[in-house]
Amino acid sequence: MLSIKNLHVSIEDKPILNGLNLEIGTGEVHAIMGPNGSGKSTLSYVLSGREGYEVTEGQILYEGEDLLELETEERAHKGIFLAMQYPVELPGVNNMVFLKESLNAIRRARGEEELDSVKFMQLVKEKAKMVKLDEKLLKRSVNAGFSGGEKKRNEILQMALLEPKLALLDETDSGLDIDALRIVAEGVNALRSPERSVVLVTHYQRLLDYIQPDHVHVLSEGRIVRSGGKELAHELEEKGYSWLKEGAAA
Ligand SMILES: Nc1ncnc2c1ncn2[C@@H]1O[C@H](COP(=O)(O)OP(=O)(O)OP(=O)(O)O)[C@@H](O)[C@H]1O
Repeated sequence: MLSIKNLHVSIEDKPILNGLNLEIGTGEVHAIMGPNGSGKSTLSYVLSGREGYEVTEGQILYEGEDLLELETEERAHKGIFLAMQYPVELPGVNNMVFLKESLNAIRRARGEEELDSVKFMQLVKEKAKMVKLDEKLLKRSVNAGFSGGEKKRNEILQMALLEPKLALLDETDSGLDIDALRIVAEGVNALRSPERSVVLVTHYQRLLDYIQPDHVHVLSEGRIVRSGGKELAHELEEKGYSWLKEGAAA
C-alpha cells in the first residue's frame, strides 16, 4: 500500500532524509525506532503532507498513486492519518465540533452520508469510552490545557473515529502512564485489520509488548539501516544504537 523509494528530503536546504527505502503492505504494522534527530518525525510529516519539506529525490507510491502529487487534504481523504508527537492546541475550536467536522469531511470524500448530531454524539461517546477519554474533554477547546496523556488519547480518539487506512503514530506512547499506554495500544489494535496499515514511531520497546509489529526498522541519519522483527526492538533496548553504526563500519 505504501512504497517509499530512495527518499531524500531537506528542510531549509538541510538534508534530513538521505535515501530512505520502506515498503509497507496492507494490513501490516511497522515500528520505526531510531536515535533522536534521525528523521522519524520528518518521515511522518512528509507522508502526511506537512508544508516546508522539500523532496529532492525519490518516490512515494500510496495505493499505486504518486503521493507527492496529492495535497495534504487529499491524503487525509484517501485515508492517511497522523497522530502528532506534539498535538497542537486550538483555543476557541470546540473539540466535539472539530471531531464532527473532520469525520464528516472524510465521510463526504468517501461518498458516505454525513452523520447528524445525534448519530455523531452516539459514536463519539462510544469511541471516547473505548479510549477512556473523559467526556468533559469533548466540550473543551481542542487540546487546550489538556495534559500530555489527554492530548495523546484525543489523537487516538480522532483515529478511532476516522478509521484511516494508513495510520502514522508519531511517539504516541511518550509521556503516557502505563494504563494510558495500554489504552492507546488497545485503540491501535482495535483498528488493526487486513485493510489497514499502521506505522508506529517509538523510542520504547514496551509499546511493542501491547502492539505486535510485523516489522521493526531502525532509522539513522535519514535512512533505514536495519530491519527485522520484534526481536530487533529488544536488541535495541539492550544495546542502544551505536552497535549498528559499528556493525555498518565493520
Ligand atoms: N523546521 C526545521 N528546521 C530545521 N531543522 C529541522 C526542522 N525540523 C526538523 N529539523 C531537523 O531535522 C532532523 C530530524 O528531525 P526529526 O524531528 O525528524 O527527528 P526524530 O527522529 O523524529 O527525532 P526525535 O526522536 O528526537 O523526535 C533534526 O536534526 C532536526 O533538528
